[in-house]
Amino acid sequence: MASATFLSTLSLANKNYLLLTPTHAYAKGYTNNFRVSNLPSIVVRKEGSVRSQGFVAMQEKGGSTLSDDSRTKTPHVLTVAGSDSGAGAGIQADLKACAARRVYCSTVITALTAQNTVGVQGVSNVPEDFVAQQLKSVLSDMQVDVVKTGMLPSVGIVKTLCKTLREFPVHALVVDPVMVSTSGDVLAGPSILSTFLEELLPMADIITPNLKEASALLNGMQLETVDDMRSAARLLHNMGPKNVLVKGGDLPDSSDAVDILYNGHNFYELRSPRIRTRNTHGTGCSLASSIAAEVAKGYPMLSAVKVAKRFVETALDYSKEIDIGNGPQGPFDHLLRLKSHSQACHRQQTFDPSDLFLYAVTDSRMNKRWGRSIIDAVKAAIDGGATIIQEKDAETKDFMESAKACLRICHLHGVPLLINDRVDVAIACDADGVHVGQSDMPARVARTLLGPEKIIGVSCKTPEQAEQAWVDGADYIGCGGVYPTNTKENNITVGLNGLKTVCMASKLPVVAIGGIGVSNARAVMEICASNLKGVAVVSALFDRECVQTETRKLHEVLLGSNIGST
Ligand SMILES: Nc1ncnc2c1ncn2[C@@H]1O[C@H](COP(=O)(O)OP(=O)(O)OP(=O)(O)O)[C@@H](O)[C@H]1O
Ligand SMILES: Cc1ncc(CO)c(N)n1
Ligand SMILES: [Mg+2]
Repeated sequence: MASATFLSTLSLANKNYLLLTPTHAYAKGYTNNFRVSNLPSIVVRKEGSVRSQGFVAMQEKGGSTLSDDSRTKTPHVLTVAGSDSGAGAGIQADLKACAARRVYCSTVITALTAQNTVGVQGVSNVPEDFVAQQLKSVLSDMQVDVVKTGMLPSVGIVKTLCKTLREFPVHALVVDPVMVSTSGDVLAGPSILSTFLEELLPMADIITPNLKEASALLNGMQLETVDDMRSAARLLHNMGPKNVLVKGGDLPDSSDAVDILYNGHNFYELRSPRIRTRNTHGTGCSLASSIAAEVAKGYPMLSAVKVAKRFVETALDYSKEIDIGNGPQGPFDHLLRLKSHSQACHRQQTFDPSDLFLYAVTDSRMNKRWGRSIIDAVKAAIDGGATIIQEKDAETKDFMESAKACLRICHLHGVPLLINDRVDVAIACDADGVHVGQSDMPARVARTLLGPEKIIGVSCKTPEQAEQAWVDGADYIGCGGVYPTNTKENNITVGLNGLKTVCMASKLPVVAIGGIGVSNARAVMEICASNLKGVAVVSALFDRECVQTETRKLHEVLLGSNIGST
């Protein structure tokens, strides 16, 4: 029997159905698995399906019983829009916004624009029947939740879209009535206005005009104040869309970015600080796509609009210094990644196991005891020959500050810096990676958060843990404690035998840790496992008067032991 909480079953035309509340069905992702659409008005699309006031009817698949886990629904937005060769707006912005908001996005292209940060140099419309063909390809096969429209450059294309949407109804329609680019170039002429008003707007769950577009839809009405925006929202709502969002990105003399949302009952004045930046090309497309993405996830409209606006604000703020193109309005970075990439340009290309040779793990308590700053400690270790640094144990704010300072020193010398345990700190300061223990965040989750290029190390005491680290996408494992140590309380000692067993089983390079210093490093390396690449040390370097001297001594011992050369 299905594990879903359903209200009752019924049989129609020899087919079994389960009745669920719309919210439940949607939350469970059944709406598309079972080709139920247009929630919450509950229209079931497929032949043999039922209409049921207040409930969703679902056909059991293949006569077998339903399972909650039968398929997980991926939220899906279809954007019907124009291509922007500069990739700041249009289809390209929609794809990036949906990716950033973690929603799948398919694309029906209505026009190609030759466009950059200066303006639009050319437009070539896609033939109407080919727009129809693209729409059919996507909608007949994929379970689209929300359709979002952008540039619809001809009456024929608007009509084709409306016709297709009647044939393939979706959960929601977000209409960004794109007409003029910020550079002033016309993307859809006044000839489409009447079709927009008569056919498309009444089907929309939300329309998102900017000031110019709202004015054009309202016969040239002047819009200069927030009160004007409210009046415009009310008038546009009369034309049939369920919600109207009048965007005030271009509102003159406003220190805030103010948008007005009207749902026919209430007005919401949505304010965010205006970000001082030239990189605002594509804000409108991105906002509409993000709204569509949130609605596709199942959120109500007000919440979708708020999250989308906050997303645009965050991305604009992050992208302030991005420098692309010579025109007046540049693109922004939806994925919040470009800046950190440029910061990380001194990073070594990929993880090199030989970096594990002399692995220095700093300890804030030891540094305090010896009256030195972490930065001085790291400098001294690198001067002494440390090949990789791990920073650990500090309050978050200090951790951030010191990690950033250490990162500069490390990168200057081509030495990677890893952060102990704290994936959030590693991300925030763009460190080279993390080292996690068995009780920290799983390496697979850390990998998802950090991306493919960062270094991830995992502490392992057993062959099983080493195998799991490999499966989870780690780069190396740390194995120990090899010898008893005071640095880590209650740490089980695995000994040289334990180290050897783990090395033999590990598909990943290994660094040995725990009670290792100048006197015993050689013995550790002499277990002669080819994947044992070095030793990690804390107190042998940092609980000493001169970090540089101790590091140098250890470096010499390790060189003498021919580590990892077999
Ligand atoms: N400088 C800014 N700082 C913060 N938010 C902004 C800024 N500029 C625009 N916004 C917000 O971005 C969203 C898009 O609004 P805008 O009025 O710019 O749309 P648009 O003119 O259609 O954009 P475009 O045509 O460039 O894609 C709105 O929520 C608006 O408030
Ligand atoms: C293709 C395209 N769509 C929308 C806009 C509006 O920003 C633009 N400039 N270009
Ligand atoms: Mg716009």
